[in-house]
Amino acid sequence: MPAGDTIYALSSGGLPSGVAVIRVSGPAAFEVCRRLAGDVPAPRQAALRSIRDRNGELLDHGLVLSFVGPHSFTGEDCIELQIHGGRAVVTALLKTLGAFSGCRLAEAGEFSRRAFENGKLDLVEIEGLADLLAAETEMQRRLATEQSRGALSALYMGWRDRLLHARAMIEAEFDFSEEEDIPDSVAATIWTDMGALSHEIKRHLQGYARGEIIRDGFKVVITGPPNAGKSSLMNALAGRDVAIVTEYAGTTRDVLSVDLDLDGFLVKLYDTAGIREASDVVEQEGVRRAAQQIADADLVLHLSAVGDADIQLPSVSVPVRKIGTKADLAPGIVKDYDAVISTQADLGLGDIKTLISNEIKDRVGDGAVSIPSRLRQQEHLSACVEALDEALRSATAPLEVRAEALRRSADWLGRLTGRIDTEMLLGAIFSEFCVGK
Ligand SMILES: Nc1nc2c(ncn2[C@@H]2O[C@H](COP(=O)(O)OP(=O)(O)OP(=O)(O)O)[C@@H](O)[C@H]2O)c(=O)[nH]1
Ligand SMILES: [K+]
Ligand SMILES: [Mg+2]
Repeated sequence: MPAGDTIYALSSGGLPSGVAVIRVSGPAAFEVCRRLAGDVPAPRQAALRSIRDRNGELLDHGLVLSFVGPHSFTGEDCIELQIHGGRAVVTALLKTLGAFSGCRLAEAGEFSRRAFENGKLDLVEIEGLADLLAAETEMQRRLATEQSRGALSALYMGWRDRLLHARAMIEAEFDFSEEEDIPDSVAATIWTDMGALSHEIKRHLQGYARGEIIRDGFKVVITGPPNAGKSSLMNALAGRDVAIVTEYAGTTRDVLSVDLDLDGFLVKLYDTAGIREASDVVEQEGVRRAAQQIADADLVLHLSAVGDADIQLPSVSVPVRKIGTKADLAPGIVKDYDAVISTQADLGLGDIKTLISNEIKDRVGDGAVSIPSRLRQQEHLSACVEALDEALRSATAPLEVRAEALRRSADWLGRLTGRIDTEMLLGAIFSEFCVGK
């Protein structure tokens, strides 16, 4: 993709819509604007213009905005055209844009890629931006906002500076050690700071489990014997008939899932086949899949009808809560359960929600969102701290070796924000974007 291209795309959502925003970025953006709208309006000020095709035929009236590079999202000259969001209107304008030489439709993520290449955003910020566009819950939004606005990047760059400073001091020491030793106390201070940094990064890494829950969701698996009322609970929490409910034991075979928003957290709720010794091969497969889901759950809700004597809780390392169902049939029995419900009588559903949301808050806390949330971030930070610990551990090694370990540690932070060695990562990151972003 030649950098000299001017790219354009519909940047607003699906059509038809009240307004459609078309973004144009690149060296020909202003020339295109002059030809379409008669002039280039003053930067960052919306101006109402007639927008015409290349034959002077009126396409639409709309607002035109200009952004002079580098003061634009991509860092290039940019134009935004806000026109009516009718399919034919948008199609006509896109067709007109495509006819200008050097102008072509943007690829997915290409505006953001240019922003990265022009130093407007680093990789962590771009990952945050992708998450912000995908955010469906309040906590996802907060996490992504923090990240896309550079809070994490600033933290990582601060750490990188500390590592590079330490390395420079160490190298100074072995450069001059022949003539005049730098005082022992300076070296001691450096290594004390590096020890503290290692702790800080490890503490930050512990936040990954929380970030992952916020970003990817908290996985709750409903399990229990056949006919316990699992699918009924799933439907009640989802507020719609996701799963088939019948009086026949063994109704659910496949794993079904719905996404819920509980207090701003994404909850991924799974309904599974009732666990029993099944003779039917399809049901056996369902039971096998249920066991698999339970193993990677964050929380298991184990359902059984209240008063049902024979309760076998799954023995797994994830927390299991015991839920009594069909309370309408056996009122008064509440002992031994973490919650008692009746989907038929609409009892206890609020308790289930509270139980799940308390469990999430226990794990995530509800304050700080300056935490890593992607596996890529987690891996780079782990590699960074590993190299740092190597430098700290090898106290008797030659200083060159220890300085080299500090350099590698700093490089991992550089890769994390994309300051170095990024080509191979770009495809993976930008492919998440839709066209127009
Ligand atoms: N009285 C009463 N019946 C219920 C309640 N919840 C579910 N049932 C009934 O219990 C039967 C089984 O419900 P399901 O939701 O299909 O149970 P399940 O655990 O998903 O069953 P399998 O998928 O077959 O393992 C159905 O006939 C439901 O109508 C309840 O709160 N009270
Ligand atoms: K059933
Ligand atoms: Mg079921």
